[in-house]
Amino acid sequence: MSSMKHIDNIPSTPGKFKEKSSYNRLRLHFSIAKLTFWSFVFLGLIFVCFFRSPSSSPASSDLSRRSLRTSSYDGPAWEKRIKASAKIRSRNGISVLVTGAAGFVGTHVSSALKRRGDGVVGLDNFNDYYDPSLKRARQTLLEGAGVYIVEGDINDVTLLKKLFDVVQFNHVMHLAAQAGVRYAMENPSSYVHSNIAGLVNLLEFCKNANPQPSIVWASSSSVYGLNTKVPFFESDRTDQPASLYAATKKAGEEIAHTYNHIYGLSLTGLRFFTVYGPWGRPDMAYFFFTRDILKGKSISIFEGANHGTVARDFTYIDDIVKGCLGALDTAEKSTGSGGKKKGPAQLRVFNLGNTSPVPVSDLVTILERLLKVKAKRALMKLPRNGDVQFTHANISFAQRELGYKPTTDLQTGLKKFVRWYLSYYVDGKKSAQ
Ligand SMILES: O=C(O)[C@H]1O[C@H](OP(=O)(O)OP(=O)(O)OC[C@H]2O[C@@H](n3ccc(=O)[nH]c3=O)[C@H](O)[C@@H]2O)[C@H](O)[C@@H](O)[C@H]1O
Repeated sequence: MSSMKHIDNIPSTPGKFKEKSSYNRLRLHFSIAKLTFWSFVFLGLIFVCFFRSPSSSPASSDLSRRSLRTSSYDGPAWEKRIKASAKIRSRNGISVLVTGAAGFVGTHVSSALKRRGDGVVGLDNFNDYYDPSLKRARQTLLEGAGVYIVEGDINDVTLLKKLFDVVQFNHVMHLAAQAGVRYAMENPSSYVHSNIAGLVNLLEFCKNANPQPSIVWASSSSVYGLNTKVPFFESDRTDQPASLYAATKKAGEEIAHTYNHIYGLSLTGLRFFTVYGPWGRPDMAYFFFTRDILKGKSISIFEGANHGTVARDFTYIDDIVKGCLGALDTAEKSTGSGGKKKGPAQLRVFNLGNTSPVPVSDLVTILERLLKVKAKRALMKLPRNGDVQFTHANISFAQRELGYKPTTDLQTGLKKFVRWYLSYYVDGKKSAQ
């Protein structure tokens, strides 16, 4: 009650202070002193938040937790490792910067490029969206193959500059992204940070490079969103995304158009369809179904309205890798330099799917057979958090232009995945989180 009175006594406009008594003047001085004090406190807080630790706002504190913001660049030893990793060993080899190299697709693409004699340098921020120890294990695998992964973020322009100062990459395979359709509701800013800001930062850097590299990057089947007409053709509408993840990938395609149009960057987007396989992502259904079936935990299998089938055009990692390499090999040079366009440049987008959708319940049946364990199935209505009911790629364009021809069916691919899973987690005694 008394504090209410106090609030009521404060004049509503500053002008009214002038007509008040000396007591009020004293109060005014006191208020100004207080105001000055709190302003300093406030400014101090702003300084701490924005200048010393840019990630301490609630939205981005999660980002800083999830990514290692210290870059590993430093000195001649660092440069030597990069140069060794970037060394081209075949006659027509290319030099490629692979972003997201410690990720699932990034690891496989990097090792395939290295195997055929290309120069490869990886870049990854090793965030903890999923178990970072799996990313470290992939890093060890790549190190054994002669691929060095620089630890840093695609938003770090100083790091990009240092990398391009050491190696004149003629290609960038941009796979660093915030993946996962359902997680987008939990941590939307991470999608903006990686898939929008990160992409723009990378393209800004590439457009200014001299020579500009050609860029191949990961889009997603999710851009087809709520489309019901199947199979999906590249020319189908992509303006009804069902998740923020899909929306950021769709935005990426539009951003790619802009950088191609204004700066002459050669850009190829690849719409991956639910990629699976050894060294895969633990946040994906086939992966955590395997873990939970082995643990005897029940798994939720989504179904559409009226018990409608939910299906995916699951695509095996080796097929995806061939598509990625085909895209790099057919990528034309960018036409600009130093931020100036000199002529039209290549702009492409391809579906990389398997052309053979499989119901999620069939995926579980295959896993049961391979694991020799019966799953505890719980049927659940498809949640409204980004999942779409059906995906199915038409791949004739990729077939014609990239020579892309998937050869692994789900049964064969899952067999390879399960063999890897058992050796990594069970024989290797790693804990599956
Ligand atoms: O193609 C893509 O561009 C995307 O592929 C992947 O997304 P999705 O196709 O949704 O894969 P994933 O989550 O493994 O669910 C597989 C199926 O299991 C169903 N599903 C899922 C979870 C569950 O508990 N139960 C279930 O039935 C679910 O409804 C779905 O039908 C990548 O994660 C994404 O990053 C992006 O790359």
